Amino acid sequence: MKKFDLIIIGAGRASNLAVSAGKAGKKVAIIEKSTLGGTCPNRGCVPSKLLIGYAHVANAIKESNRHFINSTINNIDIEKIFAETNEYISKIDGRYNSRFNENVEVFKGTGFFVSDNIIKVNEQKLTAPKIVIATGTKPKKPEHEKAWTSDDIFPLEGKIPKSITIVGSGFIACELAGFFSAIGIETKLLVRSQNILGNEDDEIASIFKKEFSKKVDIEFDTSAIDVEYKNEQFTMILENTNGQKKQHKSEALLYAIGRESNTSSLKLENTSIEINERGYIKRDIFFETTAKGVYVVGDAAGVYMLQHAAAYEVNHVSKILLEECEEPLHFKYMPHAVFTDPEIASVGLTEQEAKKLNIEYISTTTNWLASAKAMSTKLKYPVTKFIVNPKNYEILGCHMIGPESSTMMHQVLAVMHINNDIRHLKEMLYIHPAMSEAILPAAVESVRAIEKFRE
Ligand SMILES: Cc1cc2nc3c(=O)[nH]c(=O)nc-3n(C[C@H](O)[C@H](O)[C@H](O)COP(=O)(O)OP(=O)(O)OC[C@H]3O[C@@H](n4cnc5c(N)ncnc54)[C@H](O)[C@@H]3O)c2cc1C
Ligand SMILES: NC(=O)c1ccc[n+]([C@@H]2O[C@H](COP(=O)([O-])OP(=O)(O)OC[C@H]3O[C@@H](n4cnc5c(N)ncnc54)[C@H](O)[C@@H]3O)[C@@H](O)[C@H]2O)c1
Repeated sequence: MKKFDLIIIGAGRASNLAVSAGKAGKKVAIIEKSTLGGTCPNRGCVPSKLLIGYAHVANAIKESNRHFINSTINNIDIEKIFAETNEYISKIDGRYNSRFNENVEVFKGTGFFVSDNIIKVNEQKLTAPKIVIATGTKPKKPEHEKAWTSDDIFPLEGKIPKSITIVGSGFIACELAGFFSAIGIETKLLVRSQNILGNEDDEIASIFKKEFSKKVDIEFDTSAIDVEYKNEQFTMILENTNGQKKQHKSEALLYAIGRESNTSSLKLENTSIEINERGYIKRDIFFETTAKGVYVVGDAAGVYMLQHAAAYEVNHVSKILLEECEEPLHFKYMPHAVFTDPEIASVGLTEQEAKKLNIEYISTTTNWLASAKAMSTKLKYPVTKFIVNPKNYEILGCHMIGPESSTMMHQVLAVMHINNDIRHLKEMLYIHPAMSEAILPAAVESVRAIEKFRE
């Protein structure tokens, strides 16, 4: 049996822990069944956002008429787009491997538990007083064996389809449908209800639905009830909630219907590690599972499913394991963005959540048109919505829709992180007329509403 100070199962965000533990002189085993780096750089955030760049340029050309510029796209070299993305992905494993020092041993294979502190990989047994599970999630299985998930397009091998049908209404479905449609691949998005990005604030989701529907062919209230794959083509029967049926064909069919726990390969039945009703590993506030010395971080814990959340957790578990930190990590506000066109960024409570919690709040929605830079985009829909506590000026939620919302949101996040009081956003100095100046009238309106409430 090989002995280590630390065993890590899953080399996604937890690779960072292997790097820092190795640097701290710990003997580390890191086990990975696929490519090092995990979902984010290989088949998640990074390649999907590289694609968004192409969509952005294509959309700008298509919409140039808004600025009285008449232009057409002559050609989009789709082969090159995917070749470049695939090339980026092909270098990830080596890049991550080169970050580990001589104290880190990489085991390529599926790791599983023999007992609480013994792991088996490739017929070898390993043990350590500390074990970190960071095995992420996997896409929910498509309803047809020939259909893709996002994993099948990163890298995209073989023929690039001329048409694609995407099933789902969450982050992945919307980001990918936006990309495929923008670069000229005939795209249809199937949404089984009237809700798209249904976890966003209702007001923001409704603006999104209206604007996104102008760019992507979306069938709401519709499901593919019968799917056949023949002659390199899918033939589907689409049925809507009124019972109306029609035939639809496309070369590719991609399901983006959520992700699920990846724990089945871990053989947790050999341990005292417990899972919750959703199949994710249970943990305490220090990320320790029900087995002493075994920790779980990132998507494997099933809480946020975001790379920045996983990275934040890995950074903290590294403090717990390497620096004897005794503080738990409190996420009061976990932001996210949806990198579609229109782009959405969000942090904290949505208005529907605030209502459900029955808490006292004030909500204001302000457009961006006071900023000349925002005005120059000639887009009318961008807004910032603040949900605040009228008693103490705390920002409970902020939601934006508009270009670079994800960047704009960081200004709000900084205030929430340091001293959460919306008055800071009203009183701070803004560069005129930067896009982020659009936050000033939104903050002024929110503070005014609070003061009126307190009169
Ligand atoms: C298409 C897509 C786009 C995304 N875009 C964004 C985005 O824009 N922003 C954002 O914040 N998040 C995004 N995400 C989510 C983000 O990728 C994940 O939240 C993040 O990668 C989680 O990191 P992790 O380390 O917890 O898990 P992962 O990165 O999934 O790493 C887990 C690793 O464990 C390995 N593994 C699993 N079981 C075993 C085993 N038994 N033995 C050995 N190895 C094992 C897996 O092969 C994998 O490499 C996206 C995800 C997808 C799919
Ligand atoms: N920008 C980002 O931060 C980003 C981008 C992509 C993915 N992610 C992460 O990856 C996770 C997974 O993304 P996702 O989009 O697959 O999941 P999701 O959970 O966000 O959305 C899945 C959607 O599919 C719908 N759905 C489920 N079953 C269906 C069915 N049988 N037919 C039709 N629709 C069905 C659901 O109603 C839901 O709206 C997200 O939770 C997110 O955290 C983040």
